[in-house]
Amino acid sequence: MKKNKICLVGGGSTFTPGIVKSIVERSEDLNLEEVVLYDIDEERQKKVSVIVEWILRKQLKSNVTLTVTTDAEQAFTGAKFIFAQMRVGGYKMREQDEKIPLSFGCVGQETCGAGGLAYGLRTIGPMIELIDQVEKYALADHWILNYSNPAAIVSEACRKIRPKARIINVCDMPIAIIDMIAGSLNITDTSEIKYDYFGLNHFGWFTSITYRDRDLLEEIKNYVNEHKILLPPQYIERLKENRATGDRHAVSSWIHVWESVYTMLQAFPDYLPNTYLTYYLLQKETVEHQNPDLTRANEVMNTREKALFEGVDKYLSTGEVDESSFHAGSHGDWISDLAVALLNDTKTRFLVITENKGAIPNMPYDAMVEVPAYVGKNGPEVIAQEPVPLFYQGLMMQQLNSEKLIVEAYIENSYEKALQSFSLNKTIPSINVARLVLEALIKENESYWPDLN
Ligand SMILES: NC(=O)c1ccc[n+]([C@@H]2O[C@H](COP(=O)([O-])OP(=O)(O)OC[C@H]3O[C@@H](n4cnc5c(N)ncnc54)[C@H](O)[C@@H]3O)[C@@H](O)[C@H]2O)c1
Ligand SMILES: O=P(O)(O)OC[C@H]1O[C@H](O[C@H]2[C@H](O)[C@@H](O)[C@@H](O)O[C@@H]2CO)[C@H](O)[C@@H](O)[C@@H]1O
Ligand SMILES: [Mn+2]
Repeated sequence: MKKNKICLVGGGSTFTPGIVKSIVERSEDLNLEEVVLYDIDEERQKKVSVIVEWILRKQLKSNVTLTVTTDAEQAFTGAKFIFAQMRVGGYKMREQDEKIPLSFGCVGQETCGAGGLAYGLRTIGPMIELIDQVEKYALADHWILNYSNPAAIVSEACRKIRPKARIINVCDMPIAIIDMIAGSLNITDTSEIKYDYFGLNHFGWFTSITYRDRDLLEEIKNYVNEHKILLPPQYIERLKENRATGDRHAVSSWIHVWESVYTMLQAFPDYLPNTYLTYYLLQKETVEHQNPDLTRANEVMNTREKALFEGVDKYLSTGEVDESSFHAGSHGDWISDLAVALLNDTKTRFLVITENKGAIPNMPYDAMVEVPAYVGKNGPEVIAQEPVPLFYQGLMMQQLNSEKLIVEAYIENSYEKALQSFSLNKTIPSINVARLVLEALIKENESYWPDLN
């Protein structure tokens, strides 16, 4: 059987070492021959590849070929899987996505609210270009597995502009939440945790969570009620002592969302909300909590990005690698397991972002929803759901239409649709504020956005 080539787009990403590790650990199941790193930033990718090379040769003792390139034809020719994780505009533009809305009193976030809409307008073009290049060079039965954010807007744009693209959009937040639940309830074997979920990307709810015969949804609600936060006990202890937790999720911006789960559950205890709902249901409190001079982009640059590049420098000067300098774990495992399921037709259950097609009966047929599906060689087969209660459906419709309008604004070069998208977004309090934020973002995104007339 012909062996497979897997290409990572955004090879210079801070997540590349962790994802490559997960891929190579599954070499046999993936029948793997070659890993390719592809990026538009040659220098950044070259540095990251130093750690990747170490993972392959020294850590995993693998002889899988590693190719590092900025040439699309070389990257995609003959590829079976393309894992996409591009950040269009880099952390520099993420910082603007967060700080500009915040300067007008609105939530400043990478994928939610005005910042997410701005990031969406930057990312649609490069993602469509990627699909076209992959179709030209990769195997006919390739799959693009996309992590690139904002996944909700990216997936809607791909559905509308390239409906036949062989792309599956995914998000690791639900499994990150499951990891936190497992840590809180002392469960080590997360593979036996089963869950149901409905929503849009970064906008959904767990409706059941079980482990063998245990009802984890009830257990975690009780735990959150008691501790007023959804974080494992050892993190809580360290936070009380004002010590670093050792986890990248337990810094200021993320602690706020783990605490917000308590407030959201107090109000609406039926389902466990995705942490990202904080930005829509506790928008005022989020703005009050956010530091306009130090947003998440700054935290990431000062921690994850800095640690990775310092790790590279240290390795080059001493030959030693500190594994904590790069992020590995569920993030890479999740997307690699998805590739295994597609290749081996396992029909394993995953949460995916996919066209609704009636799966949630009271959401539009063409909504891109995040729901469980069985994944085999033909892609996801979505599992039908019960109708969503009115409160949740109302929230989802508002968010969905805001996201659909920004995609239409991109396609039609429409200022009015962009303004409608911003005005409809739950994080923006009035059409006047929407206009001010939009104007400021247009200025900052001049070299990335289409002209809006
Ligand atoms: N869906 C999810 O749940 C999930 C989880 C984690 C990260 N992400 C996303 O993954 C991406 C990477 O995150 P990061 O923090 O590692 O960012 P990063 O800035 O470290 O890496 C992104 C890389 O993409 C490259 N890039 C930008 N435009 C490109 C293009 N057109 N073609 C090829 N490469 C391009 C950059 O040069 C950079 O090396 C982001 O979009 C982030 O939002 C998504
Ligand atoms: O602020 P960041 O860049 O650290 O994280 C933003 C991303 O957060 C989610 O993904 C996390 C995930 O929850 C965690 O367990 C780990 O795997 O890292 C991921 C990346 O930070 C979210 O799902 C992504 O869409 C965000 O980009
Ligand atoms: Mn996500």
